[in-house]
Amino acid sequence: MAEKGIEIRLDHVTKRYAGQKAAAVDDFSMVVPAGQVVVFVGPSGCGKTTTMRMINRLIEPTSGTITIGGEDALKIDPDDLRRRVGYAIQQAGLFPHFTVAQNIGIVPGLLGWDKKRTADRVDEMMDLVGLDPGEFAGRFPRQLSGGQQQRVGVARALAADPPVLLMDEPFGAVDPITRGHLQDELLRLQNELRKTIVFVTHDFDEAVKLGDKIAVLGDRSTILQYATPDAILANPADDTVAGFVGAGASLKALTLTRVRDVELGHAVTARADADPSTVDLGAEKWLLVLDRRDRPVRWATQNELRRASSLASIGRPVQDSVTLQSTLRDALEAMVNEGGRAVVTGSRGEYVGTLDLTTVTDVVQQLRANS
Ligand SMILES: Nc1ncnc2c1ncn2[C@@H]1O[C@H](COP(=O)(O)OP(=O)(O)OP(=O)(O)O)[C@@H](O)[C@H]1O
Repeated sequence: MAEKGIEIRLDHVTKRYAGQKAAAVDDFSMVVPAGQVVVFVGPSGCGKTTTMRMINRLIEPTSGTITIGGEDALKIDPDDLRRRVGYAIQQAGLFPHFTVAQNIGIVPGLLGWDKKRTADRVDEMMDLVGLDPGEFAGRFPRQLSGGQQQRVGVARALAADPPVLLMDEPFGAVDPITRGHLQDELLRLQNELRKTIVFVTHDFDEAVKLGDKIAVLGDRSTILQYATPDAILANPADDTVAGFVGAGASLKALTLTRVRDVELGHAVTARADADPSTVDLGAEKWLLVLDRRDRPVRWATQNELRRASSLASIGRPVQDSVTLQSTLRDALEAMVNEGGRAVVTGSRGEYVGTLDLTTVTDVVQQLRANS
């Protein structure tokens, strides 16, 4: 059983770097509730990293107190703090001359776990983040893609089963598609693990997708607004927050709605091995061809169907699809890629329905009306 998250409390915390006139973090107070994801978002240099690093004491506060699970962080023994607080950073921060397994085993090693327990834990963590131990355990970081390195970084942060996880732009250095996948995986993991996570980003979309709560920070880590993503989207506290949310607020609100929450439409479907002459499209313009396991494979028009002797290679391939867990924003992207309806698939990749642009625009209008 994984250890669940505990509350973090920062009370009047200030950090003044030596030789700097202005404080980097000025009188910061916040409660991060147990088991939730709180995202710090704000412009470069506003103090996000400094604030986060004071929680695991990589940076010492000038004044103020921080408690982790009710205990004063300054009084927790360093080994114990390392066990309680996992840390993942941009570009994974892996040791280049250590293998993947050695990187993941660092904190357990420092904590004096025996070889067998560490090795078992490394395997378990690799499975958890979707890396096959047989294939990847012995590789060096340079032999991994950026996304795989980030997965190792997350596995390393989780290795000692800490109740608290600090993540400083952990997905900042990967392409947008890999980034989307890593975010989905983190949500899946968090669903299972319920850690307390403080996550730093300057991408507001990422904050909306991942955060139970978002803290929008201004200069010197001033809290401009600390609320749920939908509250911030609906009622930005001031002009600065509104500017950060951006003119695309309705579009961003689509990130809050999942495909499973809206009504799906249906295409006419037929298995690829069916006889084309038995397929009746009625008033529909398009036929969706499924493979033997009901996975969507091709779209064909009325005309293509009429001329076809087989459905196996008719029309054009389905380029992009979404799942029930995808956001409406992902669905919108799939529609753009497909040039029409998005195909929705279930957990085994099987066809479950379609989503069209009208549904998406209806949701935008509803969200606007409610805000
Ligand atoms: N070691 C240091 N010594 C002096 N000043 C520092 C030090 N580290 C950070 N600062 C300053 O403190 C302020 C906050 O920096 P911090 O790295 O916390 O910001 P950030 O919001 O995380 O920025 P970014 O998004 O660019 O990573 C900045 O003005 C920075 O120049």
